[in-house]
Amino acid sequence: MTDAPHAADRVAPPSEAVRRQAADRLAGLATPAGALGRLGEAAVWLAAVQGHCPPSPPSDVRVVVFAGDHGVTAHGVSAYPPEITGLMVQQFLSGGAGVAVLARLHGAALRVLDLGVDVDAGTFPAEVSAYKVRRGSGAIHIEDALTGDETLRALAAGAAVAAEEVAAGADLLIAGDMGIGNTTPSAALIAATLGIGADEVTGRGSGIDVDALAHKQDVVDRALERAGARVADPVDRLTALGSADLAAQVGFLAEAARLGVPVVLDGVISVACALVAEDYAPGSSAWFAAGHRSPEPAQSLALEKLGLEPLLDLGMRLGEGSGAVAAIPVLRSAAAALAHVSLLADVLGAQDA
Ligand SMILES: O=C(O)c1ccc[n+]([C@@H]2O[C@H](COP(=O)([O-])O)[C@@H](O)[C@H]2O)c1
Ligand SMILES: Cc1cc2nc[nH]c2cc1C
Repeated sequence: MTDAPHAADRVAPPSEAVRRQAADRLAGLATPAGALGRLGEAAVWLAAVQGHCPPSPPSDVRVVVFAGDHGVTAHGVSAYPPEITGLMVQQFLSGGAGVAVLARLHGAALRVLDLGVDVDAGTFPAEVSAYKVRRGSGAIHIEDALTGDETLRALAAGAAVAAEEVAAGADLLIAGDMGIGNTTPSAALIAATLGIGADEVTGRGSGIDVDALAHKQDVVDRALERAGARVADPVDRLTALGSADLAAQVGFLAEAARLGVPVVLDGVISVACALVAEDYAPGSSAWFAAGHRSPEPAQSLALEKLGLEPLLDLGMRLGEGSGAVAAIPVLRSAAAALAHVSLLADVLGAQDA
């Protein structure tokens, strides 16, 4: 076991009193009971995490994309070559990446960080590589992803970034990912956390065929076998099976929760990190909402464990935080509905008057 900065205390929960106030208001709206469905549930969650009812539509949404490469990509687990990771980092900067387009549309700020891209630190602007931990993370079926020290540095980097975004005014955070091969460590982290097998968690990622899927499952299986009992500890789990970019996301999510700022989760990478964050900083997941459902089987299993139901189910598997950003207007709609839909008592009262 590493002497990690284990989250000492349970993360303080969102306001239960405001949650109840919001649930009561929802029940009193001029709609049939439950007619707002998950929009209503999202509004109640938003009120509780904001600490006031009715909730406000999130107005300072910040997306941070954690980029990194993964040693497993040299072993036939992805449909794309690892060079795409660095090229896409440039696309986040120039505004052509999918999440960049959606973030612009919905007025969200976008920041990309190179935690572990397999390029020299000088490849990107200095602020992009300010938290770089290493060039590429280990191929998890044959070696640890990171050293214990690198895991701690990545966790601390993610926490520092969350604190920066909160200090700058964020009222909603999103962690995105960019990394060819990253659905393999994500699946391994989810399997290790849930105590289930590679056959249940391994998916087609960026679009591999049936043969590659069988091979990827074997890679995940070997990674789990190699890591053994060390996976009981969330920090050691990241060292064995994660990566610099995923460990940083865990630190980011846990710190956002500790600071009491809500987070919308994205696809399988984001949800894998949220699952580990819940172990690392128990109580964190009360601050998380699920933006969308990914076709990756591991994401649904992890969401179920976290008790989260996705807002959207569009078959998206882009990553980058894109599914979470697509859910921003849904959350804004939820806040507006709870704030501005008439109360049924007032409607009935108007009839009597
Ligand atoms: O978000 C998801 O659920 C998701 C599912 C499949 C693929 N991705 C994205 O595709 C890349 C990883 O896919 P792969 O097949 O290379 O592991 C990575 O950059 C992710 O952002 C993302
Ligand atoms: C082009 C491309 C863009 C991506 N964005 C997130 N993952 C990705 C994977 C590929 C291959």
